Amino acid sequence: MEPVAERAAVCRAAAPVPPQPPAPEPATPPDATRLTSLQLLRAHGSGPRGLTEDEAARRLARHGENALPARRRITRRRRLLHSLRDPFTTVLLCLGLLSAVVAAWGTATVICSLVLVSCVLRVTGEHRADRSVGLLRALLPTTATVVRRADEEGPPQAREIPVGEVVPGDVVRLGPGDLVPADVRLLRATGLSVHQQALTGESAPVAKEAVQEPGAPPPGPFAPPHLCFQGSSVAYGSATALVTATGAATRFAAAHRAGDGRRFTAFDRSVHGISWTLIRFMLLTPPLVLVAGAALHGRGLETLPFAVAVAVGLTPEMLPVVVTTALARGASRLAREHRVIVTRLPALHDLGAVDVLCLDKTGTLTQDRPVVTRALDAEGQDDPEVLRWAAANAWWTLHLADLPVPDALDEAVLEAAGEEAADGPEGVAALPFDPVRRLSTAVVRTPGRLGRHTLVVKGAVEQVLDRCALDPDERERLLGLAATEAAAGSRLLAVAVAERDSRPGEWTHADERGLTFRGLVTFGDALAPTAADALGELAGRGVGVKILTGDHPGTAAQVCRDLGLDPGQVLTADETDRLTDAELGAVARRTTVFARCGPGHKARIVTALRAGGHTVGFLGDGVNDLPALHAADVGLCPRGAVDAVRESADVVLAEKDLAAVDRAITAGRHSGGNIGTYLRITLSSNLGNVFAMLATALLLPFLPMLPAQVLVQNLCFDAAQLAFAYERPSRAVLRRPIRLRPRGFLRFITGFGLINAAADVATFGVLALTTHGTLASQEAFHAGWFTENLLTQALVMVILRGGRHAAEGRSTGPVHRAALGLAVIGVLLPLSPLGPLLAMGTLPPLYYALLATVLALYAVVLVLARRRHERAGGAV
Ligand SMILES: Nc1ncnc2c1ncn2[C@@H]1O[C@H](COP(=O)(O)OP(=O)(O)OP(=O)(O)O)[C@@H](O)[C@H]1O
Repeated sequence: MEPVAERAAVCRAAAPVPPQPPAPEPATPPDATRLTSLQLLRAHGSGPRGLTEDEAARRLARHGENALPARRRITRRRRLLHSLRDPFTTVLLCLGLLSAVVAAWGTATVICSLVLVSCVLRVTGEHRADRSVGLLRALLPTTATVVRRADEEGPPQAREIPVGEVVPGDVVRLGPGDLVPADVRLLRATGLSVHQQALTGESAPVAKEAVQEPGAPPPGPFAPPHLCFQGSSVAYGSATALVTATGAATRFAAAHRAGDGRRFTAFDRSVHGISWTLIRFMLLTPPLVLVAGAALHGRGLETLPFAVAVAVGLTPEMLPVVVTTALARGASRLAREHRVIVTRLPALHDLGAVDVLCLDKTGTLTQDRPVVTRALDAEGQDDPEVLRWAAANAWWTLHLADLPVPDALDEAVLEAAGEEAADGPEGVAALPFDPVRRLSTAVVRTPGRLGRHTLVVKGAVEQVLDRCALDPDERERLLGLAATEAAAGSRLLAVAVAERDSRPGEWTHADERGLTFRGLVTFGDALAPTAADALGELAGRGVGVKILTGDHPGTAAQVCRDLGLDPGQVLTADETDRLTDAELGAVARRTTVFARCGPGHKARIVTALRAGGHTVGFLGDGVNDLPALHAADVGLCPRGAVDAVRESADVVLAEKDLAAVDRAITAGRHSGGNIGTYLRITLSSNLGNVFAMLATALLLPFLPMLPAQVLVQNLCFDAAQLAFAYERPSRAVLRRPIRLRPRGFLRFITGFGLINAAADVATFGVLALTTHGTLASQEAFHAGWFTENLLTQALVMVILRGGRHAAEGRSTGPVHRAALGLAVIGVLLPLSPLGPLLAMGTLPPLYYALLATVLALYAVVLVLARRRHERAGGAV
């Protein structure tokens, strides 16, 4: 790759451009939409030869760093405001306010403290997690190619610099897959299309062109065809452009604030579903308690603090903290142990939920080091001339279209052609490779024929044949020849030529017709060494793999067979085009290989799979993978992917290695499993307590627990639950995708909540037996119930932690230790000096003996219910 890339750089740097004296920078930004290119260059104190390094340094000091949208930091204040907008926090604050209105100052203070502690823990946790994601992202520097000069007299040199150092007035070069580093005005462009999805929501690439003297701009801030904006990326083509605005001055920064563009992920979907059901419960609880208290015991508003405390008892206040901690720990372990970088924390949870993984073929299943194996003519006979035409196309599309580096197939062609590539006919125009058209075209001077030009077209067989003058039988024969070569697993390029009169105007796609088919170049690409094992591992973990490739169906199917993956019936993109979205969803579910996919097809297939209820991961590295990467629940790419892909990916792997994907999925299940277990255990015991408190509030002539006691108990629960963020889940959890399905989840918490409530009610019986209805006995009752609540909670944590397979893991983990702590507090707090302060009395020894029996029974029922739940296929 090196020599060709270098030659290309030299070729660009040596382009003769008249010197331009720099003008001072303007005080107000010049109008990039209306000024002519020359006026705009002058207004920015720049020229086509770019800025000098000194001037660029001065401008950097003046304008500051050019931070990319995804890398802009969220301030602590913003984060705090965001955490206050969390639905649980809002409900808690409302309950606190309600308590303050009825002058229940104790309850109000405890609620506010709870909110404060959870917000502070959350903000600190998120800030720390974000900082470490930021540090990890810094390992993935994004660069831009700028044209600068060492001094006024020096020649312009194209060089890569970190995107953050780009300044207004810089001249930048753009190629496929590049991020548009700032807001720019195009000075020159060849076949340029950009993805503007982050700016406009439009998923199809938008064509852009250089306009020297623009007229009235079309409506919409991102519509002018001669302007490109930070936040977009190059889909195809190339350009040279002038930077008009950087950092906070870009249109994207003006239109969006950092963090606003977050996707609604699988994780958000499940947590939102559960949260809103709980919130409904919480809002229902206080009026229920009040009405029941009034109807049965003639109580008035004095019951309100208790009612509020019961509602608070339902809240998983530590949810955001447990989520952030579990995810941050998982992400840092992945980075440390496997050099996998998670750039958006919730993506780790989504990774654990992935049940379909879509992959491209090249570089994932194969090594992406294609080597030319043959060049054959239309009869299937070896013909070196075909390779020479392919090399002329590769050489001139690379040089005339300002492409920074050749793609792997072009590189292999140039490698095989050797010196002949540079010594071939002189090029006059080029239309670079476009993954949608799957073609590239170069126009060269016809050797030995003055005034004649030859169009050299190479690309996918079907696309090239469509542009050849052929009768249908001959076309079928040639397709058959290509299919035979592809069936051996070879990648293919078809080559066709046409001679035309030379002419001054531009060459366009419309010229690619009436061609003469010259032959095929075939390539071998060795299988990736870890792919076969990793495919087996993924299948064993319940992840269905789908191959979405732009390649020939025969090539893709053979590669799958070589790796032991049954390709089944291969579906081509043309066939998917004839299906409705619903039909595609059904077909996609049972199809393994999709061939001849363009960027839009890949995205459509991913979307159809998601609409069918799957959580979809997509692994890709090319600019043609970008729309699919956006469409997936989790986008993965290797570190060597083009900048635009790397900037959008949620997970960046050290290598494009399926084994690394498998490890990342395991880490996702680890974190997701802990979050799920936390939610199931916390909510089932909280719900159980609420059921029991409601029932006893109706039965007893006094409150079963005082508000302060409920809140202290809640605090103890919350502290113990933090252990789930640090737990190592059982191996069973890692064997299948982790998904919190709201319906199954609610069934779990209601079922286990009722068992918990039954244990509570049994304890009331014990308490009624051992205490005798006096005020002292009320205090004993409170103490007894407090002890029982904490002990049942500890039991639930241990028994439901990892289900039947927990025994495979360690017997004493953080959850066991936290449960032990909870049990000790449950027994000792009422007996300590804090007991009387919280209005808890002493209990007779008989109570403890009977409580032990209730707890033993509770444990047996829990184990039986857990087994039943597991047999029914539920997660624990
Ligand atoms: N530089 C090129 N010039 C002309 N045609 C090309 C070039 N590169 C690829 N093609 C053609 O386009 C087809 C699709 O290639 P492309 O690289 O877009 O596939 P892809 O989706 O990236 O493949 P994969 O999924 O295997 O990574 C190839 O089969 C080939 O025929």
